[in-house]
Amino acid sequence: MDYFNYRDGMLHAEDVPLAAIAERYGTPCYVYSRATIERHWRAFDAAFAGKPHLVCYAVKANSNLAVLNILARLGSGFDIVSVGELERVLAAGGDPAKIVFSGVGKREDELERALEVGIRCFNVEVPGELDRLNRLAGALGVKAPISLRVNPDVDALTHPYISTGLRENKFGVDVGEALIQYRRAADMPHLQVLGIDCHIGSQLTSVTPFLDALDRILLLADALKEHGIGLHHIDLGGGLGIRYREEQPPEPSEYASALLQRLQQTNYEILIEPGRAIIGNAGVLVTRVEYLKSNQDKNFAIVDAAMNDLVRPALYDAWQEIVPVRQLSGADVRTYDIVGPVCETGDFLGIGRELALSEGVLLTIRSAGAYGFSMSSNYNSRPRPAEVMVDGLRTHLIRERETTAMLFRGEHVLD
Ligand SMILES: Cc1ncc(COP(=O)(O)O)c(C=O)c1O
Ligand SMILES: N[C@@H](CCCC[NH3+])C(=O)O
Repeated sequence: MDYFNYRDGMLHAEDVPLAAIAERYGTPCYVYSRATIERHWRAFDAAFAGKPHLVCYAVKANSNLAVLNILARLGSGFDIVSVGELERVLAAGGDPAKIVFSGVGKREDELERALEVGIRCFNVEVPGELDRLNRLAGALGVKAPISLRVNPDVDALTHPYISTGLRENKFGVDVGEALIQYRRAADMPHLQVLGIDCHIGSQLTSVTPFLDALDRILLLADALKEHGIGLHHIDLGGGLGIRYREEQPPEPSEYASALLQRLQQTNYEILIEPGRAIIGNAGVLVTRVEYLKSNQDKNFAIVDAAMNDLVRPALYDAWQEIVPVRQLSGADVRTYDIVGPVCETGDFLGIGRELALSEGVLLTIRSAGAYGFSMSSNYNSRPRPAEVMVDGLRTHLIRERETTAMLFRGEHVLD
């Protein structure tokens, strides 16, 4: 459930009409709802109540400081994948002791910084990362807390580009090799084995793959126990999907109760790393129709947002709902391709949408809070859009629209 609804024919974010936001901040523009973010985070937190747990928001989904700060104030943990995300979480007031660090290729400087600030756990994905961490922790005179991210070889039944838990994927340590690596880790003087981790993919719409992965992990945890390696936590990663169109993903409560049933006889603390399920439907992208044009086969609506602002349709052929900011009754409905100004045929936001449009009207692309701004780029030297947070009746500019001058900051021509 989100807080983007029509009132008197006008789409609102909480209590603010999107047309007013477009007027004030220009388009394209990302708009988020604080109440929706809080509601979604709390749904996960409540779903695991009764068991020690930590909801570690996956920062890659949306790393705006205001978003991170809202979550930090709720007591959230964070799943990061780079030193850039680490610095963002710290700048937003996140607690380093609630940060887990995933990622398949962590550099030395990234590991060092995370050791320096004292994060909760490194989710180690490569055997060589154990040796690197042990050496760096020894040099700093600390112990590095670790989990191994295990690749359980489970099919997440999602888009192949965002499926991560199959043997053929680059992520994690093969489940068959994990025991050997855990024994190596347990023998290293500057590592502390804390837990086990897995993340099998994103936009999962069924609990079955999560349960299959958990079963494999629990078997491994038992085998580790037999070898004298006790674990404190199990990190089940993120990946719970959202409704973009007709998907019917489980609610956090259903997802949690299915997992908790399997965990009844255990005392592990449970960590989860949801990204999309918290922020995906808490954000929209508002764009304006610049031109309409038609030929014998097609009607095009050329809007001021493009694939550089929201790449998911181009990259995954993802479908996101596109609706008018002002509902018009009795207008001329046609089938449009909603396209951006970028010089790529793949620069579309929606294909074959039934809409009543005229030049200058505002459209909203829904479910754009996750992997929207965070995957945006300056392709075609386009300044990235503003981001706005709505909180009840108030709006806050949480990131300014880039200016063209910002586009070449830091560049130098030859003498
Ligand atoms: C390690 C890790 N954790 C968590 C997530 C968050 O995934 P989602 O946004 O699907 O919840 C991802 C991305 O899929 C990830 O790679
Ligand atoms: N960027 C992807 C999800 C990738 C998840 C990151 N591990 C999307 O928009 O659906």
